[in-house]
Amino acid sequence: MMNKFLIAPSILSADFAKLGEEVLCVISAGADMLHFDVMDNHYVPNLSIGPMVLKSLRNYGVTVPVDVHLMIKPIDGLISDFVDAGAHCISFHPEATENIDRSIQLIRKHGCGVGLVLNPGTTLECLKYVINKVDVITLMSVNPGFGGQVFLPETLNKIRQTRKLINAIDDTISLAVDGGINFGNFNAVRESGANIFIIGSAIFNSTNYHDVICRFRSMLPQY
Ligand SMILES: O=C(CO)[C@H](O)[C@H](O)COP(=O)(O)O
Repeated sequence: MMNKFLIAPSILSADFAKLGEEVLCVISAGADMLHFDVMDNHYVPNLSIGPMVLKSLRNYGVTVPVDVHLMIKPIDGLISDFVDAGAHCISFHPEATENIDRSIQLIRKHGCGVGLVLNPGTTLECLKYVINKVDVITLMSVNPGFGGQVFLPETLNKIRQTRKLINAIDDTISLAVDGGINFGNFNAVRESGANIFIIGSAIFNSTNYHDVICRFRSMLPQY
């Protein structure tokens, strides 16, 4: 059976001046997990946050699962730091490592969930020999680096293809979609086969996180 539907706010769009407060607020508003965007101004043209910030959030009382989205290159040297800081899952881009399988093993060795993130221009071919070794596949529906971009509609077809691939191999693998999700495209993303919705600006740019999350949730079949 397909995995549960989960709403994962991307904290990139939160107010970093009061991040702990923002995160607790979005959790009490109904978020299932957090999406923690890590950028290095090398793999992507933006700079964000690292393991110390995740550790501070854990110390502040954040207990929900955190998917650390590494938009950095290389990745292997920071994996243990993110695990120690409290990552639940570490997701990386195949282009950001010399050896995808070794990076997967390294994350696993630390007892952490593993995710692969595919850019809009990355083909599904890279999943071929590793799909059964990951917990989550995230499809970027914008080019990584910034929140608030417009959803690329060609992603819908890629979601459908990835869902087919997952169902043929192991339907316990989650399929996440990241970038530009809003009330206008949420149903299409869900109907195409996603079960994790990574949403930044549509939540954090609103004045009432609870109302926004409830409205997204009301569009899911079991609610
Ligand atoms: O990884 C990201 C950008 O690289 C963000 O998670 C993503 O863009 C979500 O933000 P928004 O919903 O505002 O598009």
